[in-house]
Order: sequence, then structure tokens, then C-alpha cells
Amino acid sequence: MISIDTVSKHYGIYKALDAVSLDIAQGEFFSLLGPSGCGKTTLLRSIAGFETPSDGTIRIDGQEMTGTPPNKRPVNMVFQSYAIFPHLNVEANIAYGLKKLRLSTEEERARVGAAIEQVRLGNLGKRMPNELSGGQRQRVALARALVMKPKVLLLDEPLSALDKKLREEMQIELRLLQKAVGITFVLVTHDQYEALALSDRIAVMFDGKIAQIATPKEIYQRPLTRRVADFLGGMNFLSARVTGENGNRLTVETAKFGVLNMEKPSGYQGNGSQATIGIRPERLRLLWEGETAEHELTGKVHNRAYFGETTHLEVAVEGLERTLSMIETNNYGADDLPIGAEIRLAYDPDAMVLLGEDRAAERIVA
Ligand SMILES: Nc1ncnc2c1ncn2[C@@H]1O[C@H](COP(=O)(O)OP(=O)(O)OP(=O)(O)O)[C@@H](O)[C@H]1O
Repeated sequence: MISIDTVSKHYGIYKALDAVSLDIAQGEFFSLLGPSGCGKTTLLRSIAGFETPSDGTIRIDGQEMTGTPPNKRPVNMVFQSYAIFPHLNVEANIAYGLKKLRLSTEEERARVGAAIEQVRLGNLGKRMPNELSGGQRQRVALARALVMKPKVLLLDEPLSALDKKLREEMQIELRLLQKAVGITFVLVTHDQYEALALSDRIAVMFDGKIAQIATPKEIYQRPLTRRVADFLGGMNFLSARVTGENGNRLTVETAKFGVLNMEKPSGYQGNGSQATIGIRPERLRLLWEGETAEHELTGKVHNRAYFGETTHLEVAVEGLERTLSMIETNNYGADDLPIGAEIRLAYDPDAMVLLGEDRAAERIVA
């Protein structure tokens, strides 16, 4: 549906995008995720036609887009600051873009009505923007884009102006809406939870480059590098040493987690090299008295933070340079563990991932 082939964008000698390639399928909910300045907005704006790549090509639906202005592309963009007209009511705002299509009054009314239904604005059609909540205004912005029946909807941090609770509600709705309308959605966000909750696939970007493209589960559970792992959530990093190689598997020795057989990561350095292993905090589990596990460690509670539904523990383990972070749901009493308490914890070697090297990026055009 969208095919991006070695697209670069230079601002003077600065590389905002550096040879980015990716394909987005018809009907996919695809997110561009990364920290501020990584180039995700530049990429989205290039798809929309608001930026012209310095190099590379963008195809939409098989059509090369170079030289095609934004209003001639089969895409529509929803912005962070939902640009709706304050002097027009909801219906007139949604109908605005349709005027140039010169539809019959009935058809225009039907399309506006359908869009209002899609975003569940119900009977608010006659309201003025200043009589709407932030979430409702964002729905108007969405309806305004959907009413044009684009093949692709581009969303630039559309929910970032909303408060946390409303944002979470809108995330669920956005996902349902996308499945209902079947349009390809491309979302830009720096919020990893938003990307995980909404997307079919995510591209994580750093320094103008794609670091990894995968499904939410894969990118969270099997990050390719330390930087991707870190950006997607909490991760315990352990040093290790590679001592053997067999096909795409490596034997890896760790200080406290024994000898592990792991998948070879990208950028693998060779036998004998130092390696980094990651395990997510929620994949370490407290063992209570009488409980045993095949793989366990002992340690001491170094710090504890109560978060209502969960408690985060920092556990000092002798022989490890750093404390281990753990997240426990508060059913069993982790929230009452005193600092200094001796504990045992279980780990699952299958939840551990061998991380590849992050390559240093150069953003100045040579
Ligand atoms: N018109 C411009 N002129 C010069 N540099 C620009 C221009 N637009 C963007 N940049 C730079 O290109 C880089 C990528 O910008 P971009 O807006 O794509 O980042 P982003 O990942 O979307 O970040 P944010 O989340 O902060 O918007 C940034 O370092 C930015 O300063």
C-alpha cells in the first residue's frame, strides 16, 4: 500500500531521515515510534507530501508520489492540534472538505452523517467547537479526515493533547474505528504504550533511521538492541560473554543466570565477545515460602515503590553489578516486603533476550 524506498531528507547538512525503507500493508495500523527528533514526523510529512525527500521514493497504491502535491495524494492527515474551525459547527466542520467535490446536498449530508456515526459524535452535529470537550474536538478532526474517504489516514500524535484517562479511552476507540473503516492508518507517537496498544506493526526510529520493525509483542519481547529494549519499557541489562556458536544460536555465560542458549542478535561480534542480555522486570517473579522454581536466584530488597496495582522492587543480588528491577502485582504481599528482606526470585530463560549492538549514527551529511 505504502512503499518507502531508501528515503533520506537533509536539512542543509543535517540528516533528518537517513535511507529509510519500509512497506505498509493495505488496512494496516502502522506506528512510527521514537524519541523527539528521531525523524518520525518528517517521515509522516513526506508521505503526506508536505516534505519532499532529498533522495529515495515513496509509492502509495503503486503510484510514485514524487511531485504529487498533498491535496492530490490519496491520504489525509490528522494533526496534534486538531485544527477545526471555531466559527463552524460540527457538521459544517466535517462537511468543509467535501465542498470542493460538489456533491448533491443529499450525498453530502449522508457522508457527514456517516462520519459522525463512525466517530460516535451522535447528536452533537449542531454544537460549536467551544461547546465540545477535547476528546470530542479530536473526534471532529478525525471525522473531517474520514469523510474524504482517504486510502490512508496519517495521524501526527493525535491524542497527545488529551489527559491520560481520555487518551486511553480514545486509543481503544481509534483501534476499533480503524478496524471498522478498514483504512490504512499511519500513526506518529513517542508514547510506547500507545504504539503497543494500537498497532499491527511498529517501526522504532532513532537518529533518522529505522531500528526495528515488528509486531508490538515481538518488539517488546524480542527487541533487537539495547536502545530499542530501553525505549519500549523497563529492562534489566546483564553482562554476559559468548562462549560458543551453533548456527543461529549462541552459548552465553552469565554471572548469576547460568549458561544460556540464545538466538544470535544482529550485529553479533564473534566468539568470546562481551554481550548484553535483557529481561523485563515483570518476567522476574517473587517466590514465597514453600514455592520452588527450576531457575531461581536469591537477593535482598534494596528499594520498593508502591504503584497501587503493582509494586516495583529493586533487588540486590550478590555478584551482579546492578540491582534487578521487578514488577509484582499486589495480590500476594510484595507491597509489604521490608527493605533488606531476603527474597528468592524465579526467572524464565525463554524470557531473556540477547541484545545486539546499537550502531552509532552520524547525522551530518558527509
Ligand atoms: N524544516 C526544518 N529545518 C531544519 N531542521 C528540521 C526541519 N524540520 C525538522 N528538522 C530536524 O529534523 C529532525 C527530525 O525532526 P522530526 O520533526 O521529524 O522529529 P520527530 O521525531 O518527529 O520529533 P518530535 O517528536 O519532537 O516532533 C529534528 O532534529 C529536527 O530539528
